[in-house]
Amino acid sequence: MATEIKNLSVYNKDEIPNAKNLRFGIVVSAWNDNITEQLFKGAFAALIDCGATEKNIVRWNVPGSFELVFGSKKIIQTQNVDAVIAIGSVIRGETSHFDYVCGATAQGIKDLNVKFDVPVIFCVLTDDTLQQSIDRSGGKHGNKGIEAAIAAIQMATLGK
Ligand SMILES: Nc1c(NC[C@H](O)[C@H](O)[C@H](O)CO)[nH]c(=O)[nH]c1=O
Ligand SMILES: CC(=O)[C@@H](O)COP(=O)(O)O
Repeated sequence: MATEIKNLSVYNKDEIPNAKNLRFGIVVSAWNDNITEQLFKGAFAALIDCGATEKNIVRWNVPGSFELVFGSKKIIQTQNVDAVIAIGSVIRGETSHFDYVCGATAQGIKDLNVKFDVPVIFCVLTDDTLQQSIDRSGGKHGNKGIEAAIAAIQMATLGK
């Protein structure tokens, strides 16, 4: 319900550090790519809007949200990035698989934030319905990809 009172796409550029000298990794899950591509577009556009350059944005694709953890770890280890945005869309099905995928992905990304000195932003929608996902990836609630990009810039410059 919290999202209903907060548009995920609203930010004040004057309050965001310039991203011109920052390098970003974006790991994108292919599952529900109708959603994850919208999240990526939002994140990419927001990074550029805040001063990032295309050559400093590295995109890797993984099969599903569960693989975001390994993909984020590997992009940290090999691509000299200042922050990572992990993009996924998990939509509840008939079984409890949803809970395991969401829980493992969230915990795995949290663990990366503890293990490495590179912030990994959790841009994974965990929705009960497709409509909820649509609403949060460029729909009536905005785009969580934009929100994640701003968080990535803020965390990459934390304390600097
Ligand atoms: N059902 C969804 C999945 N499932 C796949 C897992 O993420 C993983 O790729 C598989 O278990 C193999 O390790 N992934 C999503 O991102 N979204 C879903 O709705
Ligand atoms: C999140 C999932 O893994 C889920 O979409 C798979 O669907 P089901 O639980 O019906 O197998």
